Amino acid sequence: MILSGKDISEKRLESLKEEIENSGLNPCLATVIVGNDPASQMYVRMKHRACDRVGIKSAGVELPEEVTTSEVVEAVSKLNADPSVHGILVQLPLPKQVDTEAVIESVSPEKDVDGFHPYNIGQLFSGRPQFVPCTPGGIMTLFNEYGIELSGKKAVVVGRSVDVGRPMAALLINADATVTVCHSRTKDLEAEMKEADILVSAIGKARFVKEEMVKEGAVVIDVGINYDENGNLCGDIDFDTVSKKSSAITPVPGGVGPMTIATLMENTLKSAKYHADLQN
Ligand SMILES: Nc1nc2c(c(=O)[nH]1)N[C@@H](CN(C=O)c1ccc(C(=O)N[C@@H](CCC(=O)O)C(=O)O)cc1)CN2
Repeated sequence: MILSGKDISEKRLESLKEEIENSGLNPCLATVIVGNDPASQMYVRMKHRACDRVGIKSAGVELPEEVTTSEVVEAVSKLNADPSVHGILVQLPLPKQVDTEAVIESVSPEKDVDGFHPYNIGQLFSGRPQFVPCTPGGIMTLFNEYGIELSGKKAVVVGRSVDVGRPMAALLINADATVTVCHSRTKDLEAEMKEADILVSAIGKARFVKEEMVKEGAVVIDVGINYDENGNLCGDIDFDTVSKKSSAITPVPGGVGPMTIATLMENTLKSAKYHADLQN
């Protein structure tokens, strides 16, 4: 079975559009982008396009590559103070001279639609998630939409980043899976992966995961965004061989990526509802 993030995100965006139309709310997402990285620019454009599609107002702040941490924090603070803005997103990665943690912590937890603020990460790890990071949140939606059972399953997450690996592990724990997180210092990565009923790969190496590393019938989720030697976009998983052995698998493109954007739209509406409730 192919887990189509493209199809599910389309479906979710359509229902979100209808919900926003009927809500009487005017949700607004503000994006902050630093520098000229083409991939980051493309992702921000995709986010603004999704906003247009579902009826979320969007505004963009663009800062030069050589900006300082305090200049980024100042831009975020203005958005925190703006009552018409419900969601704030700082596109990552940031240039080397900018303290990413300080910037993430400067976003008001109540507008943190990326779910990266330590408050929201803490809530997630306490089993009371508020804003959930969009990539792992989108993966959970895929599991749900395709009826993939997680309770009691052995899940292996490869990658321990704050934006994907760690929150993914927390979400799987919250869904009663037994979770192992692997990383660059894991002793026998292949042996760990072979045990997985649910394998989530956020390694960042083109087609690294081969058929022999995956258990027969596993559910395989590919978070990788890589380019092969011919410049073609591909994931961490060698899709052609692994798809024959797995029971369900996400493609790249068209798998996890579109779910990231759909979840961001859902988080922004959630924030707009929260702020409207505060006023009533
Ligand atoms: N502030 C954030 N920064 C980053 C995040 C994030 O969630 N918040 N995630 C990634 C990039 N990202 C969104 O920002 C993202 C990556 C990929 C896709 C996507 O839909 N990809 C398509 C393929 C697009 C292509 O042609 O290259 C797909 O997989 O089908 C969406 C969002 C890092 N930064």
